[in-house]
Amino acid sequence: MTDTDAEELAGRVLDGDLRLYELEEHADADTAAAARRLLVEDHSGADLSVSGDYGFPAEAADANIENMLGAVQIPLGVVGPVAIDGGVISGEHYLPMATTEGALLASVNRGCAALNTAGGAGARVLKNRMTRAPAFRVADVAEAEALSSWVRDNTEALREAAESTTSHGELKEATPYVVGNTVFVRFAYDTKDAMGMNMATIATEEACDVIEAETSASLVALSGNLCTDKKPAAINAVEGRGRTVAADVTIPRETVRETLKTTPEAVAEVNTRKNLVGSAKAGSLGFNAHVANSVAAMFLATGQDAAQVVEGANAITTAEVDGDGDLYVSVTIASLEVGTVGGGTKLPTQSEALEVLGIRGGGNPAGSNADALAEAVAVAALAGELSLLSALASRNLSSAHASLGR
Ligand SMILES: CC(C)(COP(=O)([O-])OP(=O)([O-])OC[C@H]1O[C@@H](n2cnc3c(N)ncnc32)[C@H](O)[C@@H]1OP(=O)([O-])[O-])[C@@H](O)C(=O)NCCC(=O)NCCSC(=O)C[C@@](C)(O)CC(=O)[O-]
Ligand SMILES: NC(=O)C1=CN([C@@H]2O[C@H](COP(=O)(O)OP(=O)(O)OC[C@H]3O[C@@H](n4cnc5c(N)ncnc54)[C@H](OP(=O)(O)O)[C@@H]3O)[C@@H](O)[C@H]2O)C=CC1
Repeated sequence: MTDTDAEELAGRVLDGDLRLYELEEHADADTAAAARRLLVEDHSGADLSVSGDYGFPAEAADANIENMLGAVQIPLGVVGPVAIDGGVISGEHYLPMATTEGALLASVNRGCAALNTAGGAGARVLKNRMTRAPAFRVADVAEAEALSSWVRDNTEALREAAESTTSHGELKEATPYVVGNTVFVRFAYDTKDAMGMNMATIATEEACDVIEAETSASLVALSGNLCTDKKPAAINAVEGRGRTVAADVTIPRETVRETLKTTPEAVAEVNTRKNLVGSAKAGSLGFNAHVANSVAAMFLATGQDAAQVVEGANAITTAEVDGDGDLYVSVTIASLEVGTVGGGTKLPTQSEALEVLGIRGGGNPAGSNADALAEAVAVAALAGELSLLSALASRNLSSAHASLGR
């Protein structure tokens, strides 16, 4: 790349000869990004030199962004190593997390220290279903009922059509929902190691063609919002979406006192009054303290779709004092949408973070790497819940953030 090339490209955009998004057709991806920086710097007066100082070939992000001009760099750290006894992932692992929130990694790291003194955290994936729910128009409720029956009776034909588009995806269910003269069909797939939104969308379109050919229904929208992607929704909290995953631990009373500076009783009370009663009063879907923090930090580190942190916050934290006076804590995330192939996972820094967990790319068997990632995220969330609930119980949330976060 030379500056002249970038300047020449920028000039052609200013002359109206090229559109901003056409530059890669006339130069390599790094030169195109440099030209955009020149244009935006010239237009805004901003200095984009740091945004332009990125450490991977722009071409590597070709499938991830349009109009690229550089890269945002988010600090990346690790917590742990933490011992995990998962259905898929086991042993001691560093957990990569990217964030700008000071005190977050300190908190999750403290939680990991507590988990380790208890022998580690248990974790299991309970369900695996990525969904896409198109909306169909029918004449009236009689036709709506007929379409619902047709879908139930012809799941095999829908499966055949959907699975013709993918060598990995498997259609598991197609569930009709009726609202007047609109019928939604919620298609649910096992997408193996892919988060699966592209895969499920492409497969569902093929199945929709069969429905339109065989019934009187008309497709109105391939996504009818009953999926539900990237919006808070009770259906995800109840039925799950992506991976439904849980992690738990029993922390010895002594560890609660020494590492978490509180008591099992105080943590259990904070959890009940804050995470359960407070969330109920607020009408929240998230009955937890800050599961979204661990989900977001691990999503950014490992190349997940950041908008799906919305669904990752659908979590319930429980805490109780057991018969020995020790503290049992669990976190169940209903709809954690994760993958180790596709999307942002193949970007260079993100795939390095997956490598830290030993789960870069497709697993053997297919789906096992995404399951392992889900379990690792659930353990990070459990550690974060333990530490924050303890900080609230011992009244040092604001002092921690005053010393570490500003
Ligand atoms: C900050 C601590 C951990 C101090 O806690 P502490 O107990 O005073 O720390 P300590 O110095 O005694 O160390 C205990 C352990 O914590 C870890 N640790 C300790 N310091 C560090 C550090 N600098 N970097 C990495 N790890 C650290 C480390 O594991 C250490 O063990 P060691 O290795 O020394 O044997 C604690 O006060 C804490 O966790 N506070 C809670 C902070 C928190 O959870 N913030 C999350 C964000 S809050 C938010 O975004 C959401 C919110 C709050 O609005 C949601 C809601 O409504 O609830
Ligand atoms: N289209 C949409 O509506 C939406 C798209 N997105 C975006 O979709 C992307 C994620 O979609 P996703 O489908 O996960 O990824 P990709 O579109 O990148 O597709 C992943 C593909 O990888 C192949 N593959 C190879 N090995 C495996 C394996 N072990 N397990 C599973 N698949 C494997 C599959 O091919 P094959 O199918 O041929 O077997 C699969 O379709 C993200 O970029 C996200 O931002 C997000 C929300 C909505």
